[in-house]
Amino acid sequence: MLIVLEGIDGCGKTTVIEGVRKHLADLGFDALATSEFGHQHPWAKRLRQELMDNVRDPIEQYRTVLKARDEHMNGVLIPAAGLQKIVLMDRYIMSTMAYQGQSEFTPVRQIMDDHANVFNFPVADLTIVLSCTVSTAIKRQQASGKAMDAIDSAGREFFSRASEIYISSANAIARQRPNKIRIVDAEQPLDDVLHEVINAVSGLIMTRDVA
Ligand SMILES: Nc1ncnc2c1ncn2[C@@H]1O[C@H](COP(=O)(O)OP(=O)(O)O)[C@@H](O)[C@H]1O
Ligand SMILES: Cc1cn([C@H]2C[C@H](O)[C@@H](COP(=O)(O)OP(=O)(O)O)O2)c(=O)[nH]c1=O
Repeated sequence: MLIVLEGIDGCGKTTVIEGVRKHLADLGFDALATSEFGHQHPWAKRLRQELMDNVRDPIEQYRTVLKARDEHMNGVLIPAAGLQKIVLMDRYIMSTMAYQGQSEFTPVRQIMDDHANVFNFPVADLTIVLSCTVSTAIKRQQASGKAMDAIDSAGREFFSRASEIYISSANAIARQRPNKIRIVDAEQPLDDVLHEVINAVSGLIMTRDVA
């Protein structure tokens, strides 16, 4: 089962995923937390660097994301699906739409069409978008001492537009397949955000056969 957390840098994805993973562990589920550029994967360091090197070449950036997506699908998602694991994934296709989709060379519509009709990546069972303002995301990153390379180099405008893409695409999915998407107000205190996310995840798990 594939559950994806989305949202701009600093909205709380990594923290929430860890909270959900612990909650599920207490219930006896061995969920896997992962991401396509995650430090635990042997290919990720090179591809993260490639993503940064190509910051001014959107077509190459998109190619790099697709390479990471392919490695991750074959190395992580397919084996986990074979074991009927719950996978908690930090970012997926909606991040590509929100970030790479801002370029006129790889517009959101093209990214959506490619993923629907050309590539064969697994479809998430549930995508949860953590929604907060860019100011909140910046404050949280500053408070955590986390490097803000992305926001520093791309600028606030980029992240405001990314937020808009997240919300408009989530609303579009909600109109067609409401049980595949949740928007959670990530301005709330962490416990409240976690509570909402855990409720959404639990609702899904009850309907499936998972390990
Ligand atoms: N709802 C929240 N309220 C306050 N602080 C939060 C909340 N969610 C996350 N944080 C804090 O914000 C910082 C960034 O969170 P993180 O999970 O690393 O974000 P992301 O993975 O989306 O970049 C961390 O220090 C985290 O503890
Ligand atoms: C999945 C994905 C990530 N990215 C970017 C967002 C992040 O800047 C970077 C790595 O993601 P992530 O691992 O979430 O960032 P962090 O370094 O904060 O842990 O990759 C894209 O630009 N497009 C994508 O499709």
